[in-house]
Amino acid sequence: MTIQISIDQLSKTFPGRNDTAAFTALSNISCDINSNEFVCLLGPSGCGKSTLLGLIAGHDQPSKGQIVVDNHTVTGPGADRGMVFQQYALFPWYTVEQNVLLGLKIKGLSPEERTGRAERMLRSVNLWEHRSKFPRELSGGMKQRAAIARTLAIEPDVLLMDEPFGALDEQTRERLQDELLTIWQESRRTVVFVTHSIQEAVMLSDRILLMGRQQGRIIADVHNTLPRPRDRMSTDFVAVEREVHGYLKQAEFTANEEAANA
Ligand SMILES: Nc1ncnc2c1ncn2[C@@H]1O[C@H](COP(=O)(O)OP(=O)(O)OP(=O)(O)O)[C@@H](O)[C@H]1O
Repeated sequence: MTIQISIDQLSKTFPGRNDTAAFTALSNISCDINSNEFVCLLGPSGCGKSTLLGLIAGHDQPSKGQIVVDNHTVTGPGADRGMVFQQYALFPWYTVEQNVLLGLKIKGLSPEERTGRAERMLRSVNLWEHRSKFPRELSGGMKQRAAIARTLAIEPDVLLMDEPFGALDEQTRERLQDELLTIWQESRRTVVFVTHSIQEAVMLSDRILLMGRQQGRIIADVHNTLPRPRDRMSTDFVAVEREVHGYLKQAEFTANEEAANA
């Protein structure tokens, strides 16, 4: 197994404004993520998941420590890391196909390579027949599939996903989870996926990094060895959900105790 992302004693403190104190969103986090691993960052709102993902993406700089991707310290965004956000981030004045082609143009591919790759990606997310539509003509799920196709088309080594299915209804969400798993199994790239949902994390991940509300720490590193394809209703699946739920409850209890004793 090759280490693809190495997070080393990482802290992030946001400076206070006016009369508010500085806020530590991440505190001394260290962990390694292997090549081809599907890792979910799971935890309650405000625990620092998006902050950590943004630092891996290079959208912001750590206050302490460093992140190394493929032996290079992250100092800013790069084509080796592709990001998919909760809000679809498509250009509204371009069609679905043009949105996908745009990223490829920036990558410097020939026109034939671009159209061929865009078609492959749009077919893989079942949007080929909708390629001439504009984002306003798409449902939420279709927009997110288009955003995923656009990011995957540039073939990043690492796919970073910040609650990409958070705004979708449950059925669409489950369908897109299944589609994402199919794409991941075909292309086998490293995925770091932020979610609030225990079920989503158990469905998708090889590994769940659980984050606690207190001081942005990783409170548990759960290796999810459920065989694939997974059945959300199976006894084994529910048992892993329960285990993860237990860790989160325990962390909340400890945080409350610490707050009461402070
Ligand atoms: N630019 C910023 N300036 C100040 N504080 C920030 C900034 N970005 C994030 N924070 C704070 O850092 C903490 C972690 O935020 P973050 O968005 O990483 O949490 P999260 O776990 O992704 O939450 P959610 O699940 O609600 O999206 C929050 O308390 C937030 O207010």
